[in-house]
Amino acid sequence: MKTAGGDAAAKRRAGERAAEEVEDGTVVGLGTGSTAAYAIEAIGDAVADGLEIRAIPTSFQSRQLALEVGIPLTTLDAVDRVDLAIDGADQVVDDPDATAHGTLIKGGGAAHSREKLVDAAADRFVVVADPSKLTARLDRSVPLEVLPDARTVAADRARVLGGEPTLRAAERKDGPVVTDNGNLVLDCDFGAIESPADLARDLSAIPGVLEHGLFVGLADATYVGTDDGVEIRAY
Ligand SMILES: O=C(CO)[C@H](O)[C@H](O)COP(=O)(O)O
Repeated sequence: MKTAGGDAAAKRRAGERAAEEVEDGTVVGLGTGSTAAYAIEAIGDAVADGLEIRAIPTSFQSRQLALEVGIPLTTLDAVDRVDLAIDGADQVVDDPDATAHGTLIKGGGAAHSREKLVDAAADRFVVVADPSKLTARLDRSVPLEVLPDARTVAADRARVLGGEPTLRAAERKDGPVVTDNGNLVLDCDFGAIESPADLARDLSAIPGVLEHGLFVGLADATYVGTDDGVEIRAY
């Protein structure tokens, strides 16, 4: 698994607490990343103890882990509904007075397109995070999953919107990261993002962008692992 920064103990608390929300007979979306992995492992333990669920993974990584821990899998087109999705985030706006409260940047693992598909389909979407992910204003790079042919034109369009795009490079392979869907990732630095909703709309309009990592109005709650427990932010 990709190693990630942040507080591992806090991530584990958040993931395990969210896994307690999974009820018998439900369909669950399984997010990607180190925090979501703690939830998947805890759900696997519950399945071993008799919990009956079906799950929809959001990436190769979460599918692999779910198989390892014995969670029965299904697909989005084979179910009537997704009851709950549990997923991590790279940044979460944590300011009850801001309209962007609960808005996310995701895609640190280049899985944001399938994550958005599953998270948005869920009746309830719970974000799991350690405190380092909370921010008053989003200011991390926004990942764009782009068709390989669209790399240059999409980068140009992102620049027009005020972004500085960088093609995400692979770490143990020469060349770029290739997503689970066979595409490339442009990490676009917009500085502090004034209006995530406006930027999300503009990024969605770029031809060749499969999906961007701004999740606006999708999360129902964030479970934040702390030194000694879990704080829940509901939206
Ligand atoms: O969006 C994601 C993957 O595309 C992850 O959920 C996000 O990068 C958080 O990862 P971690 O829990 O390892 O910090």
